Amino acid sequence: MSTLTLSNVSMGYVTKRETTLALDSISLSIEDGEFVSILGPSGCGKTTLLSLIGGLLSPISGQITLGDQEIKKSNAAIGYMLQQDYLFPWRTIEDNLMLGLKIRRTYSESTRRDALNWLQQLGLGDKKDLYPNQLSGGMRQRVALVRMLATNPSLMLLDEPFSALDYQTKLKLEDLVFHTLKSERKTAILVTHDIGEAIAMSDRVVLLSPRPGRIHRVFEIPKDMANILPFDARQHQHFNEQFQIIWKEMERLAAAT
Ligand SMILES: Nc1ncnc2c1ncn2[C@@H]1O[C@H](COP(=O)(O)OP(=O)(O)OP(=O)(O)O)[C@@H](O)[C@H]1O
Repeated sequence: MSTLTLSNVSMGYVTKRETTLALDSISLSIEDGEFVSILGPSGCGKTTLLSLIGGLLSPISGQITLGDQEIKKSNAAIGYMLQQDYLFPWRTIEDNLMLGLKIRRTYSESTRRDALNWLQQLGLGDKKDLYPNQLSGGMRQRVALVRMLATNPSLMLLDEPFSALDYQTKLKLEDLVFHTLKSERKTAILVTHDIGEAIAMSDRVVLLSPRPGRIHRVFEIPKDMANILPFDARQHQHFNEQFQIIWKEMERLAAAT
């Protein structure tokens, strides 16, 4: 079991003139295999929170642990999928994937095979010799998903990975990512501005307050909605009701600031 635990985590950015408190006393526990989304107004610290969990930043106070290990620096057990795919345009898809493994120091004959298997499973087996600009945006994000899965992390950090895609591609990719992560029993944290996406993909939705981000409320998504594909969850009889609840709470938060 590798529960992710944040205990009283605060983070500030020091600039020449002042210190900006970005996150204040965040305490949260995420179980193995859980899918949690983070929602909140622009600038409330969502990306900062992911960077802390990924070990790219250190908190000014508090502690983050994955299982019994404190997260202090970037860690092979944690994978990223971002809004941009960050594929190198001069390398083929296969070379990009192999570079990803090498950068994370996980390259071996077996991880190479795994990466190519994932590429096949996600419908891109025939694209491995192409260059990124020969693929659509949705395909490139699928490659980014393969790159993340190939290092076999137990925790996946998703920072708005669908926001640059057209609506149809976004819905299809949400289903693919959800299905893949659930069947591999991965834990995932998704940062998004899209309330519908958060509801459709998650077991829980965490709403942060405006800066400095604090946990304002945590919404449990009913199991029968959380356990089905996001596209189907959007058609669920209680989806709109859930949407309204979170929407109204976000409006209340915005009005109070
Ligand atoms: N490197 C930095 N130096 C100084 N301040 C920063 C830095 N990075 C972020 N901040 C500030 O910290 C706060 C939180 O930023 P962060 O990017 O985590 O918010 P966010 O919720 O992800 O925003 P958005 O929804 O707009 O992407 C913001 O006020 C931002 O201006």
